[in-house]
Amino acid sequence: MTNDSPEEETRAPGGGGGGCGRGIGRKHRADDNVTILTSSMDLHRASRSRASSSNNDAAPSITSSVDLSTSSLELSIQTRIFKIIVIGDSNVGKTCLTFRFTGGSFPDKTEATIGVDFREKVVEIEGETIKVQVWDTAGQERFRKSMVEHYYRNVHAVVFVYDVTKMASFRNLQTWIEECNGHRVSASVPRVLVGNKCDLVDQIQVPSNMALKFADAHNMLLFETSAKDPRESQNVNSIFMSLACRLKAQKSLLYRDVEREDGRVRLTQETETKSAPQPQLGKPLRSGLMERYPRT
Ligand SMILES: Nc1nc2c(ncn2[C@@H]2O[C@H](COP(=O)(O)OP(=O)(O)OP(=O)(O)O)[C@@H](O)[C@H]2O)c(=O)[nH]1
Repeated sequence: MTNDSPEEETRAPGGGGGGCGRGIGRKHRADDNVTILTSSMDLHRASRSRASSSNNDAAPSITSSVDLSTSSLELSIQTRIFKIIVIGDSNVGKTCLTFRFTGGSFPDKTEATIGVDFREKVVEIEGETIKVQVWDTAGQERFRKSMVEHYYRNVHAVVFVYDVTKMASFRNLQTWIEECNGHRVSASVPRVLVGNKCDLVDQIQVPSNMALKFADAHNMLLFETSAKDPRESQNVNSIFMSLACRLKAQKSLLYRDVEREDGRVRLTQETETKSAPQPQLGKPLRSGLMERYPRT
């Protein structure tokens, strides 16, 4: 494995992780056992905190000793971080989707992402506090070049986005998948497909059945939604929360035990795999948007 990613199942967990795993991907269900504690971490704050860390990866490999023994340290090192990257053509709405998830709103104005922005949301899933770290990547090639390695490093899940009103953005998904595979992202890293801008009902170019077929062929769940439509807020949440639930059910990621030895705190990365119940393999699912925006 080149990523700190789950090594077992890749599909939606049916019974995995208790209530968390039930109905993954279905409208509203992913949030059944989820509490959002805080949201929308400021990018610069996030960058600073990352820069001050001794290790820049979201999934650092830890085997070190430090002299600190405060409870805050203990708390912070027990919070798992799930790194989810959002990939796709420029202008498909990656930034807006991440805003909707982390901040609960649609930004008035966006500019092309340069390099990467990352936003975080702390959630509670079945009693565990988890930090969902969403990496909003640049769609324009000229803004990606130097950052691509960082996107894929230690990624735990991938969200591929296309614009339902732009067939080209759908066709280009193959290239994005190839780029992802080319960066040694394990096939076991969960991936989902998101068709955004479904509010533009009259301009839709990508038929749902075509997208569903593609998602099926690539072993992904399909969500069709709109970052803009506030009624879709819950479905946008479900995209990320379904992944977080899957990751939680699969394995301990970035979980470090705290062991005290002679007043010192020893950090060790957990290597044991949780014995998650076998997933019920489900068909790729759509968000409920389809029901409200009938497609031809
Ligand atoms: N109608 C509609 N417009 C949207 C939606 N999501 C995003 N947009 C608009 O699409 C444009 C591009 O959105 P962004 O989120 O910046 O796109 P991006 O994929 O992050 O683009 P890059 O940063 O260049 O990769 C903006 O004008 C948004 O307002 C949506 O769900 N519906």
